[in-house]
Amino acid sequence: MSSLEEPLGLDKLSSLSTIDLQRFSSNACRPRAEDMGMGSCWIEGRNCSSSSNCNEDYEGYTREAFQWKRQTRETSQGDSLKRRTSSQGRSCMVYGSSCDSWYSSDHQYGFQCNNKGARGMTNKFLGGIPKFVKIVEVGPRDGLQNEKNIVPTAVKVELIHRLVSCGLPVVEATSFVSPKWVPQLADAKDVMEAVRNLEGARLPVLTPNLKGFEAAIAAGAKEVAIFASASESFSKSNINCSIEESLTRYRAVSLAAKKLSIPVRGYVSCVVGCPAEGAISPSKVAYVAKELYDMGCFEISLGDTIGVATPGAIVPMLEAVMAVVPVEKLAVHFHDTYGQSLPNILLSLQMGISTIDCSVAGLGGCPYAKGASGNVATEDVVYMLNGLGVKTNVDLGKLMLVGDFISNHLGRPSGSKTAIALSRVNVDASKI
Ligand SMILES: CC(C)(COP(=O)([O-])OP(=O)([O-])OC[C@H]1O[C@@H](n2cnc3c(N)ncnc32)[C@H](O)[C@@H]1OP(=O)([O-])[O-])[C@@H](O)C(=O)NCCC(=O)NCCSC(=O)C[C@@](C)(O)CC(=O)[O-]
Repeated sequence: MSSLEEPLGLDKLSSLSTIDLQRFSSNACRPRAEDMGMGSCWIEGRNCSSSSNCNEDYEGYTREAFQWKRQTRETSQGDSLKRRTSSQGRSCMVYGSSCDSWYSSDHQYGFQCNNKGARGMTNKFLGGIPKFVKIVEVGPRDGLQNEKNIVPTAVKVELIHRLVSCGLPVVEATSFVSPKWVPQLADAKDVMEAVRNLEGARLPVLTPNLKGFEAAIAAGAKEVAIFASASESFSKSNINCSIEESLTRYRAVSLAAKKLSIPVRGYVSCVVGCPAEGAISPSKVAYVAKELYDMGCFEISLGDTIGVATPGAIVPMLEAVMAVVPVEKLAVHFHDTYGQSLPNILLSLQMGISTIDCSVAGLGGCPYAKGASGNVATEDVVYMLNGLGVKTNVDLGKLMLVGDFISNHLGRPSGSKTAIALSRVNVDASKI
């Protein structure tokens, strides 16, 4: 099941007025405006298995959408949902005829606008963002490395299984770091051994040195990540060595990985600010990113470790890094301390980044970055990307259930605003 309707009982709702529920489904497809000969109008919401299938019969869908508009307005509140859903078949939504909001089958809310200027603005601001975004789920590693109470191995393993079943292409599983430094992940070997044959996603692990790399490979890891910092102070507090020393260690890890054909991802921490040093200059970030790239990292994730970045700081940092590392090799990794992650992600997408790190239920934080909050919640990122018509292949309904699973285990509410809002919708639905 790929839609939210079943798990959340959204099919029972008749009184929603503001939420575009179809967007929750990762299967919503959106033909390109130019293919449709409609200027920048587009149709959203028809389910299809591949993008090529989305190119059929636009005219028919357009007509159908308008019929729906008339139908739903004529329907009275009481038994409206039954009538709406009974004649669904295809659900679609047309943007671009008159400025008005409306409701279609599949509980979908939309907005239409005939204003040429507004359509031009949409293209201007959103036209350049990638059509597909790779989500790198870091919950089991970054999410759990800072938990006060150590999470049992079986729960971690279950979490990874559930995350993979949501369609996430990469799930960072654990870290082979010193158990004295990060006792929360002291069971890395057991976790990795339990998931090593899991199919459907890549399961990288953090390795701070050759010792960690060798242990990771012995436990079955097929991909590793190394993590340097753009801040000298943070490097010392996090991995007990200078930036240059860390790069020397990582060259050894990269070389060993190359011999075994193991892909290596690189992280740069503190790309905007450091808890000890304050602002970090973009040139330092670019330097470390380029070093990691040159030693063979296939992707460089730029981490706002303490979550202080705003879009104003992200632009010069990304510009500096993009001058030395190709944009398609970059990922962004935001912690949500100041609630800036989504605007930062949107801006990163506009600048051409198409890989985003995030953590289910907004879990996370670094033990060596006091005050830093969790990563941006995966649910919130997927919700935003669905709304932008960007494909991720992640099933938001299933993801929310995974968020419930781990939040219940940790005994606290989810850090995802999307998850909280949608569970309220669910509670309201049960009162209808
Ligand atoms: C890097 C070290 C290991 C250096 O730690 P150290 O103490 O300097 O290392 P050492 O070489 O002197 O060894 C000390 C002890 O650690 C052992 N040791 C040494 N290496 C390992 C290993 N790989 N696995 C297991 N044990 C290890 C080693 O065998 C020895 O054991 P002893 O002889 O005392 O019994 C340590 O500082 C460490 O583990 N740090 C952990 C850092 C960490 O995990 N931080 C959080 C992740 S980074 C992050 O969150 C940022 C990121 C990536 O998410 C991006 C962002 O948010 O911006």
